Amino acid sequence: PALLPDGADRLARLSGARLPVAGLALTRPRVMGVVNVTPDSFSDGGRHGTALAAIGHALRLAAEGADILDIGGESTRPGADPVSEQEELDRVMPVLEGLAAAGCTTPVSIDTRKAAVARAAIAAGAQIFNDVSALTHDPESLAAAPLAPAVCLMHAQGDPRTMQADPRYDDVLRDVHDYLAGRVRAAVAAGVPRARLIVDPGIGFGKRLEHNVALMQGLSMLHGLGCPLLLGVSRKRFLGTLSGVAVAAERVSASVAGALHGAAQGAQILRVHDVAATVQALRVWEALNPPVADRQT
Ligand SMILES: Nc1nc2ncc(COP(=O)(O)OP(=O)(O)O)nc2c(=O)[nH]1
Repeated sequence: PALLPDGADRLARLSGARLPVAGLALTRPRVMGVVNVTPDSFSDGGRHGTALAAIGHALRLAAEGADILDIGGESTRPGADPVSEQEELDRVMPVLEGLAAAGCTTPVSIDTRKAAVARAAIAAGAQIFNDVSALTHDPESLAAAPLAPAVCLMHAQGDPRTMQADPRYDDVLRDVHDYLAGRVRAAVAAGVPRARLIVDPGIGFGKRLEHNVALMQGLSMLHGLGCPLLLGVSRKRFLGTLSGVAVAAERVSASVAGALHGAAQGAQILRVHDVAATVQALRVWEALNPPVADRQT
């Protein structure tokens, strides 16, 4: 794949690229807080299963410094069973409406594979259509995508129910890059301005340990796609394997380590469960790694 000159991530940051999401400048890593309104999410399923609990959790994450709140009503963990459209709407819409009623101004992302859920969420103010299937799961998603201020296209190999059975790649970094390049083309052809697109390697979505490690090590290559990069490693299984921490919710330090690695590779958005810990770590990281334009020469 055509790579930008070395230091592409710095160019991305130098450009002062902005998300159309409330004009969030991308000269520093932005934190996307995870709000799962599900009974079965892999690390916090049921913790915030009711609208009231999820709204409270979202407000807490915003207070801890989340730049974006990612609201999800369907677990996409390996082996997860699909959720009906109505059930997903019943889970997420009260949370979106409750946040608006609470006067929450933190931009909201809707984590869904369904066009109808995305449309309803966007109508209720969601600013990112975060689709782990990169607009492939629902035939209506390409038509809905132009309605979103921003769209995140994530790579996954297979469906959540079966994706971990036997993931295979010729060259995982190149394969993911080329897949995302194709999905960017498809989204642009469907009428989504390229400036509204975000890309994501989909850590843990149809990947073995070695695939996740290779993607993390080569992450900055994905800047060659010319879109902001979103990275979601928080609490995931590969971090548990590398750190030896079996319980997902206890992988906070491992998740922060993964987030800082992502920041060092120029990832512009970090999707995390543990916002306070990540924000604290990023404050130090940013102080030690000011954007190139600010560096004293
Ligand atoms: N863009 C993006 N979206 C995502 N949505 C869900 C999960 C899985 O994490 P979580 O939501 O905590 O688990 P579950 O899918 O079980 O709810 N990971 C990503 C990711 O890596 N990138």
